[in-house]
Amino acid sequence: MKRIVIKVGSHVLTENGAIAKPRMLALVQLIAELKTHHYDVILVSSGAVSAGYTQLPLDRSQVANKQALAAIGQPLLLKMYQEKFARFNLLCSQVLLSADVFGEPEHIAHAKNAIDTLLKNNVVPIINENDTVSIEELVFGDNDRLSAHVAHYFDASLLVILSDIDAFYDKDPNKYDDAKRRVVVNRLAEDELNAEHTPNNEFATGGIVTKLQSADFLMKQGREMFLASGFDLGDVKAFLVDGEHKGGTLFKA
Ligand SMILES: Nc1ncnc2c1ncn2[C@@H]1O[C@H](COP(=O)(O)OP(=O)(O)O)[C@@H](O)[C@H]1O
Ligand SMILES: N[C@@H](CCC(=O)OP(=O)(O)O)C(=O)O
Repeated sequence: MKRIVIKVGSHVLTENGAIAKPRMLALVQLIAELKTHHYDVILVSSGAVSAGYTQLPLDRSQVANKQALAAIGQPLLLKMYQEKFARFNLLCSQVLLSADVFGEPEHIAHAKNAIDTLLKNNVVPIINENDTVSIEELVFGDNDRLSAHVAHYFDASLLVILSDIDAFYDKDPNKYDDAKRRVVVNRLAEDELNAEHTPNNEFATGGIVTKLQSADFLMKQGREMFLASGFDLGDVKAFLVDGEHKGGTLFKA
């Protein structure tokens, strides 16, 4: 079995202020299919804050409100995932992590044991940041870097980031029509890793920079990252199931 991590961002999971159920179903269907192709999949899913906001529109600029929204939204998000995975006779599970876990070898070992046991029993782990306990100084905030840590510390060879953008370009394709797709990236320059954050959606926090930082971290650990569209799963499916690199960007040192 090849262990991979798939990360899906808030924008992909949100449509007109609600959780985009057809997109969630397409993702769950892909994971079910990957499991028949000898992949063990860990899912890192954002969307707790946006799911909470569908029930109670608190001001998201306040940290405490965001934490409250995550507390409201996370069980709703998991309920939706449970319903969808059940259609494919799969169990899923919730693992909430915070940045400080990755600073404590003992905590990492415990979390890895739990993840290993879930995967051994054919259960899909669904990870999110534990937003209500994550204090400001020790918070990932975006799930891009969290998923890179998950891939590294829980021993996945590949992280797949499903984004609102279908690849990494030489400049922001939402601003420049002549932006060109980077097909394979072997290394990233300092200025690319320190650029301004540019999320493309009110619920997203990372932007392209946190994705590049994740790719850089993983490449330095000898692991790979694939960035592809979460709106249309054709490219990621071709890459993982058929071994064809049609769209998307592969980060590989
Ligand atoms: N060079 C680039 N290549 C691709 N996307 C870029 C680039 N520069 C800026 N971006 C922006 O980053 C956005 C992706 O980040 P974000 O909105 O946080 O996604 P997600 O919610 O999927 O995590 C794109 O929609 C795009 O507008
Ligand atoms: N933990 C947060 C994720 C925050 C977030 O916006 O992440 P992302 O869309 O990956 O930039 C949530 O579930 O809402």
